[in-house]
Amino acid sequence: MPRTGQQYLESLQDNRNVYIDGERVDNVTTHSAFKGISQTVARMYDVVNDEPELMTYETEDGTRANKIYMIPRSREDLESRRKAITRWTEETYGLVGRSPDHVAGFFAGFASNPDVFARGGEQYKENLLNFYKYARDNDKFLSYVIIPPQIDRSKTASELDNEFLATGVYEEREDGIIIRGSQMLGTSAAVSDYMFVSCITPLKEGDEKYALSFVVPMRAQGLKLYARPGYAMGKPSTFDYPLSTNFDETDALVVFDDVFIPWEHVFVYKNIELTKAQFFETPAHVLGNNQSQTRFVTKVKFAIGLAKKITEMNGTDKIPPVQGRLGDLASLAGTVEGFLLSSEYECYINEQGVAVPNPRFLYGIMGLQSTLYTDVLHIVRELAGGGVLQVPSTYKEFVNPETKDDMQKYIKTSNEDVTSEDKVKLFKLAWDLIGTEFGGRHQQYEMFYAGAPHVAKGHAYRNYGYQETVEMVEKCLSSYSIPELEKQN
Ligand SMILES: Cc1cc2nc3c(=O)[nH]c(=O)nc-3n(C[C@H](O)[C@H](O)[C@H](O)COP(=O)(O)OP(=O)(O)OC[C@H]3O[C@@H](n4cnc5c(N)ncnc54)[C@H](O)[C@@H]3O)c2cc1C
Repeated sequence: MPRTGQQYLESLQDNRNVYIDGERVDNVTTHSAFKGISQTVARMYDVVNDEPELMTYETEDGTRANKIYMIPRSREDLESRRKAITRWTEETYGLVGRSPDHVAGFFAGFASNPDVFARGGEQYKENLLNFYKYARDNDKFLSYVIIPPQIDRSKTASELDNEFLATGVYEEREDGIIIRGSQMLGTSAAVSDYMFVSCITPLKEGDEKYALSFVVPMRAQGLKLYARPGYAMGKPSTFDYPLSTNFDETDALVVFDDVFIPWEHVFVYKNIELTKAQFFETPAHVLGNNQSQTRFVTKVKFAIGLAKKITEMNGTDKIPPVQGRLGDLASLAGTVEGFLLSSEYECYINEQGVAVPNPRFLYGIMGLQSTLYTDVLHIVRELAGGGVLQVPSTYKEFVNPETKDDMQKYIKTSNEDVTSEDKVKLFKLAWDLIGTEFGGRHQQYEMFYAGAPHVAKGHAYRNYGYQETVEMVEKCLSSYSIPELEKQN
């Protein structure tokens, strides 16, 4: 059953080990770095309860669950899943990348082809299916860490100068395994229920002890998160930093200080081939990233809405070159949405009867994303001019009797209906998307969330399907030859 926001918030108070600013966090739901994001996620869960028709589905077992766990069987299922995910992004404006729907998509993909896991032993298939059903039926929030720490990218885990810098099996016991090491970055991990741990980067012979996939509850003993600076911390108000205070999902270095994982939570064990196969011989990678693209559509639309309102407020929207730049934004947004809808429309049904978004279009847009989002931000910056800085340091200048009249008099637009407060509010919102630490991190996120840009382009390369294009060129080439030869023929 889908759970309520309140149930979610209660589940986070489990004594997990999260460190920030040199201290252990007592309770993530009240700490200033994590309170905003936990409230946002709680709201998302409430939406599921408030709008069950849109947000839930009947599972294969006859239960009702959050649609994020759906295994799509038709184009209509994909559409219905997209609409539910889009509804969730309306709560976040596409600014929470690792909301619960992201990793849930991976698990729906895993569960749709559990035989891949059975190749390592029948028990791993059972473990995977049992956990999928548990997470689905209890509406669990899964985050993931699937990238080893950034130490020396020319080496794999076993070649690093310490055996347990990357996450590996330290000890095997009858009831489970002991995990030691670290993973690069867990987004949203601090406010999730379980973390999925694996390795999506290539491994080679000798790396077997790192070739794993398992889940771990965030409260597990020995599991530690070291969060980067919290962008919500120390902010004077939501008026001043509307996005940082609500949507900072936080990222954290993850350390496994001899964490016990029972066998039933292990899905791939010391198997290099299956560590890769779980992502790419099931639709997991495609379904997870289809969620990402659905979210990205909303985010780009939000950026465009900001640009449009800014130009209206500044009276520049009637100027043809400005309209041209808004047109550039429209083209970029249309490209992202068009790719998403094409991947859905051109989906195919795989051997397991799963509707898989067409990888040509899914990875096509992901290959462009690192530059496309940068282009979007650049145009918003260009259209905003210095207005994003012609704002008071905080809302307090609007309150202080000594300063408030100057605010009203000098920060304005030619539209009588727009107050100085309205103008500052809009420009502070824009700055939070394009200029603050929160905004900078989002640019980094879109460039790296699915791997470095060269990795995303590699997916686009492998999934385009060049045959039809090459055949077209060959047909053209064979339709003419050297004139002398043509005469002889
Ligand atoms: C905001 C954010 C959130 C993230 N959240 C998560 C998360 O929730 N879970 C998770 O598992 N991971 C997460 N990541 C990590 C992400 O998956 C990695 O950043 C990504 O896989 C790239 O690894 P890297 O950052 O070590 O970059 P590197 O692999 O070190 O690459 C950095 C740059 O080096 C160059 N380079 C490196 N190797 C090559 C090569 N072979 N060929 C050409 N150029 C190369 C490229 O210029 C590349 O852009 C997150 C990252 C960011 C930025």
